[in-house]
Amino acid sequence: MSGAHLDEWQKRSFDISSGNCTPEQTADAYRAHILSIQYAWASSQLSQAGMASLLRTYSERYAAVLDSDDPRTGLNNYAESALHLARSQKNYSDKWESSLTAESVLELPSVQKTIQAKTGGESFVVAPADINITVGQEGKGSSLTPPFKTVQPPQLKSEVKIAASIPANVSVERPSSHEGISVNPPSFSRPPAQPQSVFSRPSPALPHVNPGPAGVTQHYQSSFFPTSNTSKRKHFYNTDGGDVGREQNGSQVSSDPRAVTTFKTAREQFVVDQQRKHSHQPQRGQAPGMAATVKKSLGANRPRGAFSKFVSPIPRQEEEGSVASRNSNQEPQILDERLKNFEPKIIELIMSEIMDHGPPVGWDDIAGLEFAKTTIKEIVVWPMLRPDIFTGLRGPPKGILLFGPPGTGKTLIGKCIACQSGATFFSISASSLTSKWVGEGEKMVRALFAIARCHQPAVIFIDEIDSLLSQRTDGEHDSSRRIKTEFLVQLDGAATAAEDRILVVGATNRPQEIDEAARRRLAKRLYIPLPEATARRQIVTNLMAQEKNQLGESEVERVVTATEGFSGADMTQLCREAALGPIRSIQLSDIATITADQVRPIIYSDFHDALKTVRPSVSSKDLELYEEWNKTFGCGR
Ligand SMILES: Nc1ncnc2c1ncn2[C@@H]1O[C@H](COP(=O)(O)OP(=O)(O)OP(=O)(O)O)[C@@H](O)[C@H]1O
Ligand SMILES: [Mg+2]
Repeated sequence: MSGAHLDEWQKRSFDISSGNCTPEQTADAYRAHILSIQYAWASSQLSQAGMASLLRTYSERYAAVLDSDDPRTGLNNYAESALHLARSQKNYSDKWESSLTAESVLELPSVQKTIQAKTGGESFVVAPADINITVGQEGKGSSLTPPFKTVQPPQLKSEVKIAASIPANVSVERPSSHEGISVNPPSFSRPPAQPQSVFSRPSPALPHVNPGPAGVTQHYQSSFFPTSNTSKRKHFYNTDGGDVGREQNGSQVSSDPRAVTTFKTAREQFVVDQQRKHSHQPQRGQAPGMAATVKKSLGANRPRGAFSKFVSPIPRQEEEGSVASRNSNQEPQILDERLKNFEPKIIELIMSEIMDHGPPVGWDDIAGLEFAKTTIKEIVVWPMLRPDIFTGLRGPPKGILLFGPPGTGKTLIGKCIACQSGATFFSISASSLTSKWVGEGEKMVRALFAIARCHQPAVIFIDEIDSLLSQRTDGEHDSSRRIKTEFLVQLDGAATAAEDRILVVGATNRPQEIDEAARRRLAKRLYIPLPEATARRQIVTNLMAQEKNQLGESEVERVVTATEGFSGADMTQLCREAALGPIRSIQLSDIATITADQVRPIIYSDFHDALKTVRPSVSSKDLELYEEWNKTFGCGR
């Protein structure tokens, strides 16, 4: 090779080996090497064998650069692109960000040319500054607008055409969840003489979007894909989508977008199918006529954002049949017409949290309290069994108040009603209304009664009702006052609608604090007293039956006599304490190894010891207050 050629060869070799070259530069260098070799051989500066050897070496290296998939060292990543296109997946070029801005896009020669051509020399009625074009950032103006990323100059012509023909506050969306331009011309002033568009000559290739009501954000599907991804650049139309070029009132517009429908990828077809499937379901915040447009089309896997947890009280049409059949033998669920005005969230909360699903309690689990049990059976169970007999004057009261000292079984009775009445049981505590749903308490109360009416016969059990319906005072918080009032209204409503079979059962250990209006509505006020000797005996026998014990009848009797003034809860506590006696007698060293069988039975001395620590929780003074209140307001004998 000549000296000049050698110099050049060396320089190229150095460049290649430095690692600073791009794949294109490396390929060029190798191509130049090959030419040099051929030149040297042709000018007899190289032997045939030398040329062949060098040519093989550099041809291989050149081919390696051409064939490599690695974007840093090779040129063959278009093969990957092709694969990605075939699969309609994102590829590296999707990360490309446009440097276009709202200002610069209008300055593009192609854009200017289009504007000139379309206006036919007329001045552009929309000032460039009045058009808000969002490029390369999250879509604005709608929380549902997808993130827009990529803009390819060749498509901008089309985009700007659409932009100018779209009414105020309309954001343009496209079915791809990744690419697009959002165009919001908020101060777009439409000349009265030209109601359609600043571009008065409609292009046959363009969907023509008529304006919706001013100020209403609508989502139109663009027919263009301004993207670097060529598969996505194809014209994309919604095949059933009159919505693309349809006015909000459903009237067709002049140009038919389907006229230019072309090839669709499988993904695009899938999206179209999805749209068609849900096209009769208007999206929230979307006009009815817009049903098949955007949201569903933005990729099947897109989260639904703020409304993803929204549970519609109205079933989807395709599900309606199955839901209806599921509910036909159950309650009417939330499909009931009467519930349509309530927020689905509240209905859901009541259904899941207020409807009680506790362990079963039988009437025999409640010791003593025979009068209360009989009365409740009379009021709750029998009317449920024979509603035809319990009518008119025999109609059951709509409200019961269980009052008495703490731990006497009021809550237990509530649970028993839940299990035994066969009615739908709603258990609510005042705290759940006042704390959990702050500010929504009265709505909750209203919804609760409405749901109960749909689920008749129903029992609404309100534990600690005093905190909900205590005397109304001037200083109390407004929201709790509203809840109280709503409750009284609803209680009265339940009482006046004779055919409604809703029973409200309230329980309290502070009956004197209950508002007199509420007291009147809870017509049957039952005193739940401390357990008498027989009831205490029953509690001890019931509890001891579940444990290994050696208590004789006389010993049980001694326990019963010693527990005068104990509440049911105190009795339970005493038995628990006594049951620990056998464990306490085990040596500490044995506790790890002893088997359950080796634990000795409970004996009287365990009760004797337990009685030293367990004391009655109700004082005789408190008891007097209950007795007195019972005499004044109670319905017992
Ligand atoms: N009559 C009873 N028969 C059997 N067990 C009882 C009886 N009364 C109370 N108990 C026991 O005491 C526990 C507490 O009873 P419960 O919660 O019903 O009391 P309460 O009257 O609701 O008290 P409070 O007014 O403090 O809410 C029950 O779980 C049960 O174990
Ligand atoms: Mg209770």
